[in-house]
Amino acid sequence: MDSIWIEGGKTLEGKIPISGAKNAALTLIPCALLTDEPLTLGNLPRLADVDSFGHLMNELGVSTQVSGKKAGEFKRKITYSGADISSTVAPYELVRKMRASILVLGPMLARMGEATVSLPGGCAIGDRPIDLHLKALEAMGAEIELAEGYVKATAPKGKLPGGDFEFPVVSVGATENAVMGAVLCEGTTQLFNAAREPEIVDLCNCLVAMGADIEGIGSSHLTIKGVEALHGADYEVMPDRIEAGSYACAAGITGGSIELVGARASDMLATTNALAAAGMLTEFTDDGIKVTATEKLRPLAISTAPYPGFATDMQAQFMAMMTLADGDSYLEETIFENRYMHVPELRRMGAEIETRGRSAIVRGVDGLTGAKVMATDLRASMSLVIAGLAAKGETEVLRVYHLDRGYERLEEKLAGVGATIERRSGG
Ligand SMILES: CC(=O)N[C@H]1[C@@H](OP(=O)(O)OP(=O)(O)OC[C@H]2O[C@@H](n3ccc(=O)[nH]c3=O)[C@H](O)[C@@H]2O)O[C@H](CO)[C@@H](O)[C@@H]1O
Ligand SMILES: C=C(OP(=O)(O)O)C(=O)O
Repeated sequence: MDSIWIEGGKTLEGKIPISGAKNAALTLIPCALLTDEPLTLGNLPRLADVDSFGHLMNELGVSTQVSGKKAGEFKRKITYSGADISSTVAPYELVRKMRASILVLGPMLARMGEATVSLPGGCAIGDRPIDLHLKALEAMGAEIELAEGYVKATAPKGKLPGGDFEFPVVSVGATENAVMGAVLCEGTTQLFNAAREPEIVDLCNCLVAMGADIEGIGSSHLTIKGVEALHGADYEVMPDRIEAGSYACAAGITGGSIELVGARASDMLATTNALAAAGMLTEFTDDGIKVTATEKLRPLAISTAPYPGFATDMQAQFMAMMTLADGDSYLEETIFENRYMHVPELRRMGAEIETRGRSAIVRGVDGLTGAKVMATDLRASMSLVIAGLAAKGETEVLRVYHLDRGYERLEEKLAGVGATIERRSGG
């Protein structure tokens, strides 16, 4: 199995191109199920999850055609054509590889009147139930059955009537499924306490480009008037705010300066505010965002929250950066119950971190030392890369498949700003 090998201690300087957002791509791709015309998505990142979603779409009868940039270049354009849906079943073998597969439920139900999707199960960061996805679709008139590890949703009269739903907790995925389920309803759906992450704005904008009628985009109250049919569209995936934030932490921990080319500052103000609070200079340039470490990092107090709060997907990377801050930082993880899996590995590199339930205290130390480490999820793995970039000596991050889900050509991007990093093939 491959690993990422790093010789730490280099100050990172230069420019990193920011890829299309994984979490936007994973909700835009299933939009192709909503129309018999082709949906072309540009700025798609080359990631394992995007490929896995393509395989799932193929399984359902959606054809995929890749065009645009050649191998070795960034950005990819793929046309998804769902003229002939041949199956409404998303099998366990594909869903277990990628939790976001559940996002075919809403659009398939809306277009085909039925959908059977394997229940995704828990994962390293928490239990991650899908009850709210199901409740929102039920409120729109779906009938839901659970059997043998699958959820089967049907629209009794072929089409969903539509209806109102208030989310008791903010859920990105459940909001996405509900929005995609609502766009072809016979009537109007109102979603209250909807998630308003930039990826949901991207989803709504793409659906509007396909002919959907959605009001309140960007707010927590969405009103969706069902339309008869959607048409095809050409749509560009938004830049990845989590990838950009991760490389900003790499600049911070190495005392460097990186311009995040293509990053959109308005999507990630909680991150740039936290970087500024840590003493980093953050400049909004014509090309993106430039982050520069100007002094020893200052400690932070951060609590994760739904957007526009501080993203849970940035918690592990900031924790890694704070291991070298000038004092004690306080972190609180409010979204997922088990998202400190990187802590024992960071400790093995010399970090001083205490956790109690959902809280963590990171006591800044003078230096980290390289080690062989592995993590059980994507952002935890990235936190180990960030620590490894500043650690004395060699770090080897195992289980690279987690990083390949979410970071396009990680080693190439980091080497481009001066890191000594390479992918090594293992046995
Ligand atoms: C592919 C994708 O976009 N993944 C993101 C998405 O995951 P995902 O959509 O799975 O996360 P949610 O926003 O749904 O989860 C938020 C919270 O709601 C709870 N919940 C969720 C659904 C449900 O039916 N019932 C329920 O109780 C979850 O357990 C969690 O505590 O948003 C998360 C929160 O920003 C991010 O960390 C993930 O990177
Ligand atoms: C948790 C994440 O992704 P997923 O929901 O796909 O597991 C993430 O991107 O950090």
